[in-house]
Amino acid sequence: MSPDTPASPDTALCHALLPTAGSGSRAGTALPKQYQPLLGRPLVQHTLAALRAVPGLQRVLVVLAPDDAHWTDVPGVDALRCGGATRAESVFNGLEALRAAGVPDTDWVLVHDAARCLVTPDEVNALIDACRGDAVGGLLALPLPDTLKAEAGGRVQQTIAREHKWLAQTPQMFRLGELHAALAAARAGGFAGITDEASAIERSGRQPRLVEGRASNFKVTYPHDFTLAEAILRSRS
Ligand SMILES: Nc1ccn([C@@H]2O[C@H](COP(=O)(O)OP(=O)(O)OP(=O)(O)O)[C@@H](O)[C@H]2O)c(=O)n1
Ligand SMILES: C[C@](O)(CO)[C@H](O)COP(=O)(O)O
Repeated sequence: MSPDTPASPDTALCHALLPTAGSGSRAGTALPKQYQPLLGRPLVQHTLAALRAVPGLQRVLVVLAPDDAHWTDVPGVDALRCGGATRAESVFNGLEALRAAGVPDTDWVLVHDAARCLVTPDEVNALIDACRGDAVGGLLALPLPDTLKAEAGGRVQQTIAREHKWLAQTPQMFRLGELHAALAAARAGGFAGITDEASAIERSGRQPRLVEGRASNFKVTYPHDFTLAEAILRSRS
């Protein structure tokens, strides 16, 4: 391509995939954590409200556990009961469903965590803007703010330089075909070591782009996270 030739615009569509089949065992709640009420609405409804407010998203697909007894349909959201035993398997099954529905492999998929209910539409837009022109895709992430220790037997083994270390968040945005192929390759090994979409893409030899997000986009994981999440939601409403 000559330097004068304008790059062709990326007209591929963006789809959101929300794996929601986890047990939330670390949350210590009677209900699965994605249904725990925050300001009177199930946690996952806050996540969905943020995703549905992103104009650039063509569709939102939720992947539920096959035996989920708590889900209630949400207008504009497709839900499939194809969740798996791990997050990676739930994502893989969701990607299979998108492909079976005829979504082209060149379209983008933004995979988010149901448990990251504080994501904002502008953070998702920033990811889309940064990744649309990227050959690989990328993820929201946070530069490590604290000193990092490696542990052995409950004691510090060493201090690890925090420069160039980031905490991976979601959404993570990749081409449907490339993410599907990367997860398919990891499937034979039971998705071992695949804790996010980027780790699957990295195994296929590529380097996802890091897009700086905000600390407020944390994953509700432990009991005290609900209090913090509710306080942040209240401060926004
Ligand atoms: N088999 C699984 C496991 C996790 N997830 C989803 O992956 C996201 C991130 O996982 P996390 O919330 O940390 O995992 P959980 O399994 O829900 O929680 P825990 O590890 O505490 O049991 C969540 O939206 C969760 O619903 C999923 O779809 N399928
Ligand atoms: C995808 C993720 O949220 C990125 O930080 C994280 O890896 C999910 O991990 P979990 O083991 O399912 O909590």
